Amino acid sequence: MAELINNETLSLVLVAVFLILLYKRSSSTSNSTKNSPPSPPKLPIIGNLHQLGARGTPPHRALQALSRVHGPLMLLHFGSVPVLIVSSAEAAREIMKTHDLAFASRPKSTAFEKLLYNYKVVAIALYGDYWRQVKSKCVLNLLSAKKVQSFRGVREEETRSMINKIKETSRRGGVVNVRKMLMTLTNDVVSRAALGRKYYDNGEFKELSTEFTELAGSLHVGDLIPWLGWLSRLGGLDAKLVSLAKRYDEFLDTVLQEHIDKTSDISNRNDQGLDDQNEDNKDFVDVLLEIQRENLLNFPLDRVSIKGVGVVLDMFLAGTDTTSTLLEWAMAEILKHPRVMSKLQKEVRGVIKGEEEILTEDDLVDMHYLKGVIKEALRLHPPFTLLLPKMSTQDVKINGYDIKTNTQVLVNTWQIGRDPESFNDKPEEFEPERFLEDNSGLSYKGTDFQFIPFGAGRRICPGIQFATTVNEIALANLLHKFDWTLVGGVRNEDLDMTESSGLTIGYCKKSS
Ligand code: HEM
Repeated sequence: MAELINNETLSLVLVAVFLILLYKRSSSTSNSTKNSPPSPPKLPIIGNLHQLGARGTPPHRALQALSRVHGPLMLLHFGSVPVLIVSSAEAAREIMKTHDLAFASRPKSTAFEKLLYNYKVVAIALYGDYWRQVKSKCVLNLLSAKKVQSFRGVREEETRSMINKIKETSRRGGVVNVRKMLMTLTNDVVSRAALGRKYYDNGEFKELSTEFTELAGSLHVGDLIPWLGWLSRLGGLDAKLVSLAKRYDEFLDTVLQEHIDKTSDISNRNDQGLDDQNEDNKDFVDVLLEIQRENLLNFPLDRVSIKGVGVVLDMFLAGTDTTSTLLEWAMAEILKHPRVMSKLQKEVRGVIKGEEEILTEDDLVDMHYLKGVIKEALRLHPPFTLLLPKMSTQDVKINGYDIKTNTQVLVNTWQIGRDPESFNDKPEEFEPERFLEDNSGLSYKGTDFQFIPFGAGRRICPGIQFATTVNEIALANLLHKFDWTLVGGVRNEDLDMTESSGLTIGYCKKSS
């Protein structure tokens, strides 16, 4: 018995000594740079991960609480990875303007590496020649004002189709699930622009996208604590990533092959003088195949890059969830604020249309309140609350603090958009008027650091115009055609606006 106690005691002592040593080691690492930004105390091995959303608090809210204690530039550790948290407009300007080049890269992630063609996708590509060239092609050829304009017919058709489906549900006395309806709209618009036709209704595609979103967001322990990487292999995450990447790639190969066949068919017909493919009918994959044929980059644009840039990126990462999430938030705020609903309806219903007609993009040009509603929704509910993570590629000094190479950076744009210093007229309130009055000069261009829902600097979102056009036409028509109410006896003022709550919103048909 005495021997047993001795052994147990000895084990406990050894574990305690091990933890103390780890703690000392990790504390000393954090102090190894004299002028590091302030840091909350961290735990051995996991660093500050435990402070990132205990009891269901989303990370941007947990980080806001920490920044109130430690300031607008604070250094956390996710496992062993140093992460700089940026929580004010001034600090964001330092990162994305003054030192933009030093922070223009992205951190590596095992899930993205395996699922997104080894960083070939623009949004996660490491800073360098590949990213520079492909992004500039995206900006000039896929998402330019002219190209976005060429998809006007697609936007109007898909909006009409959404409105007709709602009318149909209305006739049957049903309830509309706003989230599903907006997801379908944005998927169909982006799918037609990127791939030339709708794929979302195809069961396989839907299944792949759901699995993709789940796995892309999964935590690969080895990214944060390298010596525990084997846990993801043991838990089967690595195998799931590889299998999904393979199935996804097969699907995209079929899409690509369809385009290659279509192109050779068209060039055969051209040779016979039969027809030509109209510039405006070209989807993203067509344009990328053209760039490949004409060798317009300093390196060969291979099949993998076309699949990555033209398809995966625009479809899932950047274009669909962001746009539908924003529209869903806008609808929720409109429902919560009947004053805003009737003011917006007054504006959009100023344009008289027949029962079967929808508002077109020409009708929206002077709808300033509509634009204010969308900006206000983006201020309070930016779909990427922490932007996309950045990575420093050199040592930098910011506000007297030393930031080391390979530090990740998260910019809390959600918190910055609610700063009373910038939006002193009740920053937590949904007041679209602020964008017509005091804050009327704020644009999406990333030059006003108090309002950066699309990011700023070299990594700014190139899809701003694409997203804005979809947001405007969808919202204008939803409010033009229908009066909306909540189902289940929920009162407007009681609508729960905490993130990640589901929204099933009922409506009643416009009484005209
Ligand atoms: C409301 C809708 C959208 C929002 C709020 C949004 C927001 C953002 C944000 C915050 C970033 C990261 C910026 C940074 O790191 O500083 C980003 C990147 C990006 N977005 Fe968007 N986005 C939207 C829609 C779209 C659409 C429709 C497309 C294309 C069809 C698109 C394409 C991209 C691309 C390619 C990047 C990566 C840029 C890079 O890493 O260089 N986005 N977006």
